[in-house]
Amino acid sequence: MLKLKNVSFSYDDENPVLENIHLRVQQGEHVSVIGESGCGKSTLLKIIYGLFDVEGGIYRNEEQLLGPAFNLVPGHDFMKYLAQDFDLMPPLSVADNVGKYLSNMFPVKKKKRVMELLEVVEMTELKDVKAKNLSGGQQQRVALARALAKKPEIILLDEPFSHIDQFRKNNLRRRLFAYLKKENISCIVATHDSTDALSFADNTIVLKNHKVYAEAPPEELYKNPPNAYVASLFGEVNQVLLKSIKPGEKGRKKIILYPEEISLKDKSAIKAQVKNSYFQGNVWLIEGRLDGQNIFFENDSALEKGMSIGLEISEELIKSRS
Ligand SMILES: Nc1ncnc2c1ncn2[C@@H]1O[C@H](COP(=O)(O)OP(=O)(O)OP(=O)(O)O)[C@@H](O)[C@H]1O
Repeated sequence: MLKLKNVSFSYDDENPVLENIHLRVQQGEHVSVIGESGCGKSTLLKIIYGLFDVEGGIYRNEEQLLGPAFNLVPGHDFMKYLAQDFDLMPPLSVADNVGKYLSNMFPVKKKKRVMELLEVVEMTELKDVKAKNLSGGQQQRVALARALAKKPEIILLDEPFSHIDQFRKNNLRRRLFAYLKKENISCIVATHDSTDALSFADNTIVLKNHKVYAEAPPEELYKNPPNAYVASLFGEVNQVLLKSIKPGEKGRKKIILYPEEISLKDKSAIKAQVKNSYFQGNVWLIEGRLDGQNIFFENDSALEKGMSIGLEISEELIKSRS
């Protein structure tokens, strides 16, 4: 198990980047770290890896992990950290890059391991291509395979699919995260992509203002977002005045609603006006005006600008979010 106890860090001793962070990661657990740009996601991975000295303690089970002040070579053998730059050897082939840190004592075993990993990242066909001739996305996949080569206990991934196209990304993350689960490798993933968190993580950490702002399994966080900041990390979000959707309600209380939780209903007391329709593939995102505020909801088709519409929101949802 990896534990962070009351960890704080600042790059310049003045402006805190992370404050009083507590975190527990069980062996084999997948944790997503999400939050707005600059909230400290990458820094959190770097301090876990041991690149900086911190206040507080980072532990592998009961053993405290020490930072660069105590380690000649920063980092820990049982952990791999995949940064946003890939640090491949340009003149070496894909296969040689992946096998770079594997022992040459058992060449057959080494080759088998390299091929297994190239399959996980779907790079088998490019195994003999030199790293310098790869695209950014291909380099990222090779770097992923190399990080896994000497099976780590825990892998820290910083935006691991940032250079990979949507088509390949979906397949790759299914394969990679299934592989990590099968091998019982813990992973902590810093990501901007809500799918990484929603579809694969066991636990989600939300960072804001230097602190852990929320922590829960992704489904729980999505269904019961504690506030609009957390909800907005999963996509478009409405903050609707309660009195606008609940007749008789007074005051300025707002509730959080995702666009997919609001639908059209002919005879509804909730009246809005259509402003715009945006095609999203499987649905249209409709922007409307309700009681002087913008509201987003989903519909099967585009709606005419200026049209008057009725909206439906389930009573149960209103109650649970109020
Ligand atoms: N080497 C550094 N020296 C000084 N300040 C830094 C350094 N690296 C990051 N910071 C600052 O620390 C804060 C957190 O940065 P970090 O890169 O960890 O955020 P992030 O959440 O990963 O951002 P993004 O999502 O944009 O990658 C930012 O204010 C950033 O400017």
